[in-house]
Formats: sequence, C-alpha cells, structure tokens
Amino acid sequence: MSDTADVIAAIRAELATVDDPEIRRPITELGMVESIDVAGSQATVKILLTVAACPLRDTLTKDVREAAMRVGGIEEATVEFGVMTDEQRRELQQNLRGPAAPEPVIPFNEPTNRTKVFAVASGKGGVGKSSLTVNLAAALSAKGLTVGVADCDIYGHSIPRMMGADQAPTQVEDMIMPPTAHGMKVISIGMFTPGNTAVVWRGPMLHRALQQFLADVYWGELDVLLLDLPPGTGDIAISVAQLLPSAELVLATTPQQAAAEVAERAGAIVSQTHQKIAGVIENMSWMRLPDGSTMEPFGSGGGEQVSKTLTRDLGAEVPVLGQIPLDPAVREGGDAGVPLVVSDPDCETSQAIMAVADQLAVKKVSLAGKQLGLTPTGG
Ligand SMILES: Nc1ncnc2c1ncn2[C@@H]1O[C@H](COP(=O)(O)OP(=O)(O)OP(=O)(O)O)[C@@H](O)[C@H]1O
Repeated sequence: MSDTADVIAAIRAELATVDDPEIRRPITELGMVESIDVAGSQATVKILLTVAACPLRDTLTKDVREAAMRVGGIEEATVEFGVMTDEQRRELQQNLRGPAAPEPVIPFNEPTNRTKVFAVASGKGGVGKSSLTVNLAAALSAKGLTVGVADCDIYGHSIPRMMGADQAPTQVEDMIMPPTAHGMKVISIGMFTPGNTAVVWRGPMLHRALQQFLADVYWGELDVLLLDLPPGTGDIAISVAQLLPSAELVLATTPQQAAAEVAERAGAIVSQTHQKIAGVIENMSWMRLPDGSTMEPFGSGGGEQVSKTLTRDLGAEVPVLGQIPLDPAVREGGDAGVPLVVSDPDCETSQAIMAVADQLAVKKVSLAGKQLGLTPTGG
C-alpha cells in the first residue's frame, strides 16, 4: 500500500475485529480508537479506556498490536492509552443503551399551556381540604370552565368517591384517560397503587410516580386543574412544587388556633419552593342553627391569622378567599358522590364556595363548549 491514508484505513478496518475484552463490542464502534499514526513501517495506535485502571489493558495491547501488524507494510505497532472524558463516556453509554428514556413531559409546564393549576393544601388532616377541592372544582365548572381534579394523596384518595368517580381510568396507548364526573375530569394517584395496598413509597419513588402521573394523564384542554395534596408538608407537597413550579397554593384551615398554626407552617414552605399562595380558605367557620342564629364550634380567627402571618412572613399579600360554614350537607354530598355545589348551588354554603371560586383568577382558555366565532364572509 502506497498512501499513508490507505494504510491507516486498513489498520482501522483491522481494529474493527478487536473487541473490548469487557464490553465485547468492537473498539472502533465504542469510540475507543482515538488516533492511528503511521511512520514508515511503524504504527502507533492510541486507545481510550473507559477507566484508567482497566484490568484488561494487556489483552487489549496484544490484540491491537496484532491487528495493526496484519496490515501489509506494518512491522511494528505501539499501543498508547488514554482515558475517556466524561462526555465520551456518556456517548459510549448512549451508544450501548440507546438514547436515554426521555423525561416524562408534564403538559402544564409547556410554554403554550395556559391551564391554571392550584394545589389545595392544609397543615392538619380533616380540616375539609378534599371537600373544599371538589366543591371548588364544581363551582369553577358551574362558571363554564373546563375543570380537572387530581387527587395526589397516595394513601388518602378520597376525591373520586366524593365526586362519584371511582371507576378505573382507561388506558389508551401510553395515555391514561381520567373518568368524568359532573362534567369534570377526575383522577387519583391512588388508582395506580397496586391493589390499593398501603405501600410505603419513599421520597424519590414518590416523586417519580407523581411525575409520571402528571405526565401520563391525558386531560385535554383544561382551564383549571385542582390538585388535592395530602395534609402537611411532606414529600408530595415538595414534589408538586418542583414538578409544577407555577402551581399556586390554596391553603385550607379551620378557625381553630391549632389548625391555623400548622396551616402557617404548610404555607411557609413556599419561601423555599418560590410558589405563590393564592389565598386561604377558612372551613367550618360557623354553623347555622335551626332558629337562624349561628354558632362557632371551632372558635374564630384561624383564616385571618394564617393570612396575616403569611402576608408578613412572605412579604406578599395572602388573602382570605372566604369562610365556609360547617354544614352537614357538605358531608352528605361527599358521601353520596355529589358535591353540594352541584346538588344545591343556591344554598348559603354553595354560595360561599362560589364566591371563593370567583376570586381565583381563572380565565377560559379551552375551546370545549365554546362557540367558534366564525362569521360567514361575502354576506
Ligand atoms: N364545611 C363542612 N361542613 C361539614 N362537614 C365538613 C365540611 N368540610 C368537611 N367536612 C367533613 O369533614 C370531614 C373531613 O373532611 P375532608 O375529608 O374533606 O378533610 P381533609 O382535610 O381533606 O382530610 P384529609 O386530608 O385528612 O383526608 C369529612 O367527613 C367531610 O365530609
């Protein structure tokens, strides 16, 4: 062979028969041949190792030398070693495994998405967060908005029952289609826990499950999505903040001092997560007695206290969005799977919830139920 380039090409072709002793794939395919130089009858081949302390360096030296010397005109071959950079190692890994699985895409984070997302949170359990979520959803739906509700409580998942939507979601290809109830789409992460068993999900697994859940559910075009968070400031609340950074918090509390204090703690996590708090809803504020008078079984002032403390501590206005009465009809509606706002929209309690919905700045963005403004031309 006359030309050096031809000799180098011939050596490269021979090196394609040399497998990396560990990976057992040709070193040429693995990006391990950094350079081949030829000077007269002398070839120098530089090989990149994945790690410096490659135990099979000797085998590789022997195989590479022999391969190079099979080429006519090459009488001596030297093998030099280098180590791959991190970038080269990553390329190798991709080469072997195929491109890394893409991160699940959460549609609400896409720049074109205009769905308003609210995460309903509370400090303490049992303050009525789930009941408020479903009734608030119904109130927003009654305003003509397209509404989705996602129950993010792995262990609790009371939302589907409260909305009468506990049938299993259907799966189409990779998408999960949420069941519909009272014109709203409803899904619970609890529907995906194996056999509804109380699995102990640790932080990273929980985060991953929530991410997949938010990405795989097909919501269509929503004006508003309400997320029901588990009580407290646990992993889910933090994950939601990370996965949906634009979600605003709605804090639920009762008028009781003790409940308000924990609600403040739940609200204070936004100073770390940099979310916005849309406001506070005080639930079970008073009870109307048969004679028309009211009583306050849980005391008063909790909502106001949370609002004041958080406004001061966060330096941004955290308003009280409303006070909702303690009304047995709320529980009955939850048990029957028909939110009170749906069954009795004109009652005092439903009206109070609708007033909260009015304050949540949600604009209609979906086309569902909307007349397309098409005007015939030429008329
Ligand atoms: N305004 C209300 N009037 C009467 N009962 C209510 C009211 N709000 C909630 N309840 C009842 O209080 C109980 C607790 O409510 P809910 O399950 O909504 O609370 P929660 O804060 O979501 O609880 P957790 O997060 O611990 O599951 C339920 O039985 C519910 O029906």
